[in-house]
Amino acid sequence: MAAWTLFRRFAPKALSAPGTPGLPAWPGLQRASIRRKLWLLSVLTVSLTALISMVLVIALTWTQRLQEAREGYQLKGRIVADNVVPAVVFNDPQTASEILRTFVNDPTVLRAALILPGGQGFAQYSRSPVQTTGADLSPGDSQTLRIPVMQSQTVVATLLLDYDRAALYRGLWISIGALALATLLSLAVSLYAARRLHRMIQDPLHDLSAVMKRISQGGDYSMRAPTDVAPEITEMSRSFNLMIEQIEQRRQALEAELAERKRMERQLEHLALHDTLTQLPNRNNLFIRLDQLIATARRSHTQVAVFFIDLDRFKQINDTLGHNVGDVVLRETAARLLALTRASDVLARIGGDEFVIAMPDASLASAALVAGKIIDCLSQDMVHDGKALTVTPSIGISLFPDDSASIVDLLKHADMAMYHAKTSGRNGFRFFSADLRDSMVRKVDIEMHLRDAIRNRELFMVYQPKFDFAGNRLASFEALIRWRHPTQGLIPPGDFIPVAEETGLIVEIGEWVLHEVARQSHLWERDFGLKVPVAVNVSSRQLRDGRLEEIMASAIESTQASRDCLELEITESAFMEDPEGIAPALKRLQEQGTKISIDDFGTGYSSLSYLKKLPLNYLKLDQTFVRDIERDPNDAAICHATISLAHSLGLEVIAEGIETPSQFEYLSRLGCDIGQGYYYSRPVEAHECSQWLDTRAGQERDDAELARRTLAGDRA
Ligand SMILES: Nc1nc2c(ncn2[C@@H]2O[C@H](COP(=O)(O)O[C@H]3[C@@H](O)[C@H](n4cnc5c(=O)[nH]c(N)nc54)O[C@@H]3COP(=O)(O)O)[C@@H](O)[C@H]2O)c(=O)[nH]1
Repeated sequence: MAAWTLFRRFAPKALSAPGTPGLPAWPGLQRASIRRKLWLLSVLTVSLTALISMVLVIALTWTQRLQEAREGYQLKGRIVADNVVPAVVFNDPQTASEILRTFVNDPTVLRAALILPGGQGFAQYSRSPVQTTGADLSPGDSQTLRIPVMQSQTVVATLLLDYDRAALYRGLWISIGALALATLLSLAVSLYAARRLHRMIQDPLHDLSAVMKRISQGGDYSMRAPTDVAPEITEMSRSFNLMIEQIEQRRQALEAELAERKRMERQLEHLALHDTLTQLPNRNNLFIRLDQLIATARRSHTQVAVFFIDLDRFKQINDTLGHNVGDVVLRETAARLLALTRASDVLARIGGDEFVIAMPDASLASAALVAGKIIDCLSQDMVHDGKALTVTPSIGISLFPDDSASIVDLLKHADMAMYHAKTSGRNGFRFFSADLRDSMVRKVDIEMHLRDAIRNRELFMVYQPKFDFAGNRLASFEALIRWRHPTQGLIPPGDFIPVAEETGLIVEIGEWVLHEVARQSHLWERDFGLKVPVAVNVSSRQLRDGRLEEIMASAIESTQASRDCLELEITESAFMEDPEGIAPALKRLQEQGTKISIDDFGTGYSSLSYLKKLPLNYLKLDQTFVRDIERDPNDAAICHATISLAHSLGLEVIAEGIETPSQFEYLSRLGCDIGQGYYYSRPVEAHECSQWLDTRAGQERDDAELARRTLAGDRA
């Protein structure tokens, strides 16, 4: 029944199973779980097997029992037939009837009769209805056997035996019923056993699939399938666990890789937006934050101050004390600025020694106040390795929105103002202004055109004479450069020399000057027979370039000038940039006959101890002290002290910027050696120097004549 029910349940759907040619589909079964399929298979198999076995056994039992019954009746009839032979032979129907009555012991024998060969009845036995096993025997319910009664191979009578077929069938049905019951029982037991077996197989599979499901849904890769089950499933579970382990390992590796990638991304992001040395925001970051500050200021109608801070002489610290010290200075600067700024300010490092602070809610006054604080805090000595380092800042300030609304321009303007602060003496601050911009524009213009000036022969030299106080004779010249610009006219060196120094063009210009002056000196020597020294200004950049000796040698060689006709003027500040570094080269030049002056003396804060170490011949008193020498007792004192000092060191003093006779008189009284200034002459072109050279040549001839006469007189 169970098989039939299941068949009824699935069979109709099986009529159109796809994908199996010639087979009906059975989508219900295809979608059914393995558990159900196995169960169905077991039920069908067990039921069919039981059914077939039962049918076969019943059929076999049926035919066997009928055969046995027939043979039993044959045997019983044969025995009776053999026993009745004497009674038939001796015609004793009474005895024959008695013998037939033995069938009474078999309730299934309904009638027995002996029929003689002629057809007449001889004896008979009939079971009364009470004695029959069935209540009413229909004629169809009995079966008749004919057994011949033999006497010496002769049939003497025939025994007719009717037996109860219904009783026989009843017995058979009882046996069949018992068999069917036994079959059903065994079917039930088999199904129960199959179910248990399936459970044993399916439960671990189910557990395995549950683990899989939970892993796939919950992502908990630490779960494992049970392995204490049937060997095949254990194998499967182990393989599954191994696979999960590998997935887990890969997942962990992937997670680690992802975490590392995220960390690197964060690091890259940090690197992209921060300066590695100071960890301050970098230029990109500054642009982002400044943009936000400006947006807020635009909404609230407030100002943002942009401070461009550059450390003075930082390059010098880096070059002389090393990059490590430079890094310490930058880190300390960052820390000090950070301590000074508020949380709402933006502090960034945008270049080597360049820092920017953007301050919201600013005003001109508050910006000036902050700039002063920055100068104060950065100017405090930084102690490194027990040594004190002094670092000062130059600060340029621009304001949003007055100076510009664009970040790029605000920074550019603050940079311009910083540059102005630097060129105006460093350690100070300047606000951006339109005038400042104009002067910067002019500087840029100068820089652009200066590159072409040498090639286009726009540069030329003028010469300013120097006279000795003692004999009022021409002592030497100072060569000064001039630039005749094709459109702008004469550009003073004060305008373009600083630009040339800044851009490095001064090295090329300086080389040209040395060649030009050497050439002129040679011409004068040739034309006037006179060796008049000409002093050339050398900037600090030329000294740092390291090729000064080489250029001097080349200028002298190519022009055939006398070496002692070229002198060098080096400003006090240029000397002090690196006194020990430049001294050896200057010493060698001096030894070869080149005289050296320290220019603008008194303005560069030189240590007096250096004066005796440097290879010097002249000390040039700066014209600022000469200008007020009669009115300002301090200037007079400085001039006096300088002259005394120089003389005590074996140096001659040149006073520059003498404009008046009284200044001349004063300096003369102080014992100054040589004078230069408008009092004598403005700087003039070479061809205008002939008169002084002629005079000097005459004086030299007179001196020679006097010397000759003196020598002759002495001899006479
Ligand atoms: N590296 C180089 N620097 C050079 C060269 N040529 C000039 N310079 C430097 O440019 C600065 C300005 O020079 P200049 O305008 O030529 O001024 C010089 C004189 O004209 C001026 N001077 C001379 N006498 C007087 C005077 O009585 N009054 C007065 N107001 N000015 C006077 O002084 C300048 C010379 O100064 P110094 O060099 O310190 O002797 C200037 O710094 C030049 O050095 C060059 O070729 N290379």
